[in-house]
Amino acid sequence: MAGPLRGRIRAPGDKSISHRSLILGALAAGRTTVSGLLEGADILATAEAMRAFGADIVRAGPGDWAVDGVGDRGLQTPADIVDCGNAGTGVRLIMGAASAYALCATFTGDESLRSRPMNRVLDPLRLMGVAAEAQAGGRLPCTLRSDGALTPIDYSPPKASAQVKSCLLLAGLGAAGRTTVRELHATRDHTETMLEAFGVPVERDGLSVTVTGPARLSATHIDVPGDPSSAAFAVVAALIVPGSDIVVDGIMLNPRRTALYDALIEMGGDIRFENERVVGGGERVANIRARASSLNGIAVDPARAADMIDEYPILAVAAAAAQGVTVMNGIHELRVKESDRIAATVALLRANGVTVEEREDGMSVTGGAVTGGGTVITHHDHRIAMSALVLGCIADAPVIIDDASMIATSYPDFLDHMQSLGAAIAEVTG
Ligand SMILES: O=C(O)C1=C[C@@H](OP(=O)(O)O)[C@@H](O)[C@H](O)C1
Ligand SMILES: C=C(OP(=O)(O)O)C(=O)O
Repeated sequence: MAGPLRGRIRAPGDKSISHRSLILGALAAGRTTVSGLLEGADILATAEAMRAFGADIVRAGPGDWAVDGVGDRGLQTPADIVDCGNAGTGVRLIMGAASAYALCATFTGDESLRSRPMNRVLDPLRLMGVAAEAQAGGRLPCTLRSDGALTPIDYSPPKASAQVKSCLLLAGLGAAGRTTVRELHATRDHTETMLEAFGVPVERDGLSVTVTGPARLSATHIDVPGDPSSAAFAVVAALIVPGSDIVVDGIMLNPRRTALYDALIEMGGDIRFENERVVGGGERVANIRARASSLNGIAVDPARAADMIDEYPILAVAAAAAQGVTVMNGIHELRVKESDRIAATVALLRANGVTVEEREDGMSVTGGAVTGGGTVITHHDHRIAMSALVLGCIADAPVIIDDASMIATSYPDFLDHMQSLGAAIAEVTG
């Protein structure tokens, strides 16, 4: 087992807000400036994509970006296939935004993204009048053709998904009239909040959200807060490695994003939110202090799943270090993320001596000794890679991952940050 984690880091900018900054900035009239942008591969792919649609996007310095949006000119047909890399958020939101204009575009992505379901956005976009041709099962590559005069819809997605909601709201900007999305459970509301910051009125009424098109966006400035999903890795590592005491600065506390922290506190985690404040853009942030704790297993409330949807792999690692059983249910959506995250998490734990039961829509982890010594297959999934490395911090023998390259999609500084805190994570060569 590694020694304690100590010190202070600043987690990268929020991935959801970074995608939206570039996409909304590209649509707006005028120059949008962004500070604290996540410079992960997912976001760089979104920047490239929005350039292909006609926006002028430049990096002025680390995290500082300027986006000259298309405004009344509108998005244009790209000269080539648009490659969104590994990013479900990127491709689904951009498909929505592009549909609001008269254009034709073909989208693709890496092997992981090409295996993910797109019908969840293509079906409602077709209802709005978009012609969409995809591969079998609604997979990428996919070509969209729009005449830019969409029909507004009132739509209830069968699954809770901020990506589907956001796609349709962005398409709705180009549909004359009211486009309403009615959610099953509340999901992250960054698109709504940011559309308002770009001057577009958004009606929010419980679980329904409406935009009225046609709508114009005006450029603004965005301060991207720290990503609670990325901070989770160092926080969990600090909770489970004896003697640890760390601070992660500037983390967004949006309640649609912080359910992992509630769950960890319920497990007995010593987590404190220090220096709470509101940053530009209206998001509340805090510095998160996490100290080594003895954790207990819990039954995680499935009603909160959407508020911690990306955090289950790292929660499962915390559960492996807890006393007793942690039950996670109602998370079937994990099967269609960058990898099948239920199967990948179960495999990563089992390969390292942890007892875990797999179910179609969840898993139960029994805490105890972590032998380690296993090689984890990451399946092009950054969160599986980072979770496995955090598990390694409490394992008797090293945990090895087959591929660390995907970590750069959401957290390029992960290794540096973890090493600066004293975690025994290292690249092996040969
Ligand atoms: O809207 C977003 O920025 C995101 C929504 C979530 O996906 P779903 O909408 O598919 O649940 C989440 O998993 C993803 O990492 C980011
Ligand atoms: C699911 C994720 O992202 P995306 O859907 O954008 O690929 C994630 O970052 O965990």
